[in-house]
Amino acid sequence: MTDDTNRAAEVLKDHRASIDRLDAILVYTLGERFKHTQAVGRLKAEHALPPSDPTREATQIARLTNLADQADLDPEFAKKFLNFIIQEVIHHHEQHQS
Ligand SMILES: O=C(O)C(=O)C[C@]1(C(=O)O)C=C[C@@H](O)C=C1
Repeated sequence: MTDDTNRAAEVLKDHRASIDRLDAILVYTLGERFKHTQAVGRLKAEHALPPSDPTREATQIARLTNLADQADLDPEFAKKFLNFIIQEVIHHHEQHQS
């Protein structure tokens, strides 16, 4: 291996260590988010509230799109990601109600 390749391997290792830490943050963050949405699901089931709230979702999407812009994250990706999570939450809410 050349010095250049060794340096590249070190840089790659450092990036991967950061990526692993950030992935852990994502998983813990999602875990916390789902704890709250599970509580919301129980509340909605107890009070016969609909599983989804499109008005709230529109507000969340607008906010996240704006944040994504500021964070140099593709807003379309942020939107898809939030929608993906919300669909899962709605599915959980529906299970609470059945
Ligand atoms: O805020 C709510 O009413 C929720 O049920 C939570 C949540 C979300 O995951 O953020 C999920 C479904 C709704 O359509 C809107 C938002």
